[in-house]
Amino acid sequence: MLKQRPFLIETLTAIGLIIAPFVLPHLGFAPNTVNRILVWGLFGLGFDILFGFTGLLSFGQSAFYGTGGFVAAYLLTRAGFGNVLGALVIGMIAAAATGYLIGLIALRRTGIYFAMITVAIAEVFFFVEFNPLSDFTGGENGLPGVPTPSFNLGFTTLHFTNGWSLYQFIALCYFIGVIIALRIVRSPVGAIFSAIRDNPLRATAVGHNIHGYKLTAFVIAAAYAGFAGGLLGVLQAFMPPDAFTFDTSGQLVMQTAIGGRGTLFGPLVGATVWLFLQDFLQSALGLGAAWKLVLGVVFVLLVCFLRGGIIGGLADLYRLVSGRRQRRDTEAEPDAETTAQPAPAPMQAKEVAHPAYSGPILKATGLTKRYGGLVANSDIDFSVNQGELRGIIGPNGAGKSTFFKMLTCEIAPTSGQIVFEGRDITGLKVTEVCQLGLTKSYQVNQLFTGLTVRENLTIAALAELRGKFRLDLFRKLSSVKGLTEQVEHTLALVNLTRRADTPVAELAYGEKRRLEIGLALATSPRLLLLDEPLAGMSPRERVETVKLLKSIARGRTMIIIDHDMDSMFELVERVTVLQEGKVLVSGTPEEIKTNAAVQEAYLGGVHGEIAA
Ligand SMILES: Nc1ncnc2c1ncn2[C@@H]1O[C@H](COP(=O)(O)OP(=O)(O)OP(=O)(O)O)[C@@H](O)[C@H]1O
Repeated sequence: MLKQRPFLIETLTAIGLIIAPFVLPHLGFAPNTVNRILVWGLFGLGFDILFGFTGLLSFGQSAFYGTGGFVAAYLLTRAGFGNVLGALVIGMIAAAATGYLIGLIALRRTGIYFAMITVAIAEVFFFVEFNPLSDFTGGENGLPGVPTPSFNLGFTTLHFTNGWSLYQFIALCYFIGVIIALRIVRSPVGAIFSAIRDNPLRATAVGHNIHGYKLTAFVIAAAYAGFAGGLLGVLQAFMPPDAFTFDTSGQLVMQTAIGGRGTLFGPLVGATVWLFLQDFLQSALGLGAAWKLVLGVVFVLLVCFLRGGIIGGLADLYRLVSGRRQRRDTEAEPDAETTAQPAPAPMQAKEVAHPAYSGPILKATGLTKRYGGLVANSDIDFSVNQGELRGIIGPNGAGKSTFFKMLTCEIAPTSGQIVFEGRDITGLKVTEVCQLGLTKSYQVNQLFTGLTVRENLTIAALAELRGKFRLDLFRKLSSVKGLTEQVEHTLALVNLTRRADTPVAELAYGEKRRLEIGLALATSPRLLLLDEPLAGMSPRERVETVKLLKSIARGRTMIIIDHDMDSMFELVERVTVLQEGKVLVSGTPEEIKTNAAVQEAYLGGVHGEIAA
């Protein structure tokens, strides 16, 4: 997520665009090159939202670039449409609509399969443009005669014909593109894009409809591509057929990698390097087609040594320098650390009980899960009352995690029924169940690793406050009602207030485990499932976390799986023991401790540590 410094980036962009015509010619940039850079930069704004922010690598953006470009060019050259800006907007809408339809198909798959589908679809578009639609697109001749824009203001008419004059129009379009893109990435939707990039599984589990958000990013990228495609036709007074080629898509990906993904300006910087090298090496050094050899070497070096691209490299350098400065300041003022206040006592839980329901909060009947011939859970009957603290124990492989996964609808049971607050939730999706108020923390941390602690909790809280899908693309994150309070409340609950702005990668293991619990808590669940919250912790961390869990438990209904018997017996009111996928026995901690069958189950297995 971009830092919220109001209007700083917008102002710097405006200044850069205003001074560019005065500075760039002295650096050897022709106006036409600058205009082409801006068109690629605009194309890249949408692509970076898709790839850099949402983590969806598409190799098919040429399909939308070409669609927008040819629709606009056709309107202006063959359909007698005189309004250039209007044609560009119609081209953009056509590309966005195409993006929506393609997205519905391509987003059914992830990773390399998604990328391959986008390649295939772009190839289909290329073929269609050259063959069945050649009457409209001009086939291999393209569409010549695309006019430049002019605006009649009544008292005068503004013409943007070529060179620096056309630059003004393209620069204005780019600037508006930047403003819109910044609004999007700073909105709740933008925050969820980053969550999907970092951990789609968890983004789903905290209650977001990630398919809807991915489709949104796809359509946004297509819209930017469509507008940029139209501008290309205006810039060249000709819509070239090669807009649809794989080269176009590949060039966009490479430019974004060179400049830096997830920065919005990376594609612009990448395009600058690309086009400058192209002009310089081809014309000034006379390398002809061999210029791509040099570009290839530059690309490999950049990707190997600057994994975040040029902007990422500069940002790392800035962080290094400012980090050193901060350390110097801290050394000069040791009191700042030592006089810090002790961590605040964890806050109590919010009142989260369901107002209208009084029966068992959860009831599972005959729950069975088979993996081929292996029965992970067999015919489990299980019920938990409102406000109860239940423990589940059992030897390794007893089926505890599988049982949790079924309760949260992460996996579907082979047979059986799950009723939550009187409602049959069997067969629902994990997102829907989380929205209903049932979620879990994971045995293995599932965090948004590229974000800070606060940003992690923000993602989870947004799911509860906004529902599973909402298109508030231009809303400020800070204006979501109750968000700040909910995040601060959860930070205090899991004792991470002082680490709020720390990136996840810099947290200690125990802190990560607490954040893992915090992610579940931030969705304000009415039933919270904790899968081995103490796993991997040192004895000291366990004592602290048990204290924390006790404070979280007040006013909540929780089910906890753990292997640490002493902590479990201290924490919970009742314990259910699973063995070989079945319920062995349920009872109070005292009953379980002295139960002969439980002793046998543990002493016969790998665990011999059950407290006597
Ligand atoms: N996706 C899967 N495919 C096949 N078998 C699975 C799958 N998930 C779990 N199992 C099997 O189901 C059984 C129960 O596994 P589960 O992870 O639920 O046990 P557990 O009690 O949580 O164990 P642990 O305490 O070690 O976490 C194991 O034999 C496991 O190998």
